Amino acid sequence: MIGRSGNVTAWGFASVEAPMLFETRRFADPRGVFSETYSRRDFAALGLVEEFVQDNWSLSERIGTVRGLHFQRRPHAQGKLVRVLRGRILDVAVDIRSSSPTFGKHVAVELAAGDGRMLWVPVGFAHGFCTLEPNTEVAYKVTADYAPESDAGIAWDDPALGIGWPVAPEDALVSRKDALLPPLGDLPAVFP
Ligand SMILES: Cc1cn([C@H]2C[C@H](O)[C@@H](COP(=O)(O)OP(=O)(O)O[C@H]3O[C@@H](C)C(=O)[C@@H](O)[C@H]3O)O2)c(=O)[nH]c1=O
Repeated sequence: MIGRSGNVTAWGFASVEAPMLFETRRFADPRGVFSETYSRRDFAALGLVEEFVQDNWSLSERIGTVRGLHFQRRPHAQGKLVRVLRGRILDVAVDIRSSSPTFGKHVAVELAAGDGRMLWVPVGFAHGFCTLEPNTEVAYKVTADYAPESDAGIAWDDPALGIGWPVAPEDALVSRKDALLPPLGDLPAVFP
């Protein structure tokens, strides 16, 4: 999948626990395409020894739907491996490790159905996305069980984050829960 002939992009984040963009190898033939979407062996070869315990799927009907920016507190903190099954998103990961030199910095990448791209969002990052097409389906693997008592987040449109969202705040479709999330500056240190 990756490492053998797929591509990996890492950004200049502090520590090895950095977001990474994987571009998987695709095998096309007259029937269509084959691609491995997860390989424990290939991840391990990149130093990512993670156990995924839950797979999630969401459908967002409207363009400009924003989900996030979410994370779970310890001991239920989750790493996430995100890809798109239908449609297209701008996927975002924000460094919320309070002692990190890249605290508050983010990566934003477009992921589209069939493009073979996956974003790895490690523990210590808040995650969210905005849909760029109607009826967008997102699938992601996570490394810890869902724990509503550890569920938390920061405001997606916090100007201090400087995220170039493709939708204006007044046009975005967000959940009531997400509309009430605090800006990063009001968040007590979660990941020291
Ligand atoms: C995240 C999650 C939600 N739920 C339930 C709770 C709620 O009733 C319903 C919808 O939950 P939410 O509004 O939190 O769904 P959503 O806003 O799509 O939350 C997701 O957003 C993206 C950006 C992430 O990174 C995910 O980790 C997750 O936080 O689904 C589960 O049963 N298991 C889960 O793992």
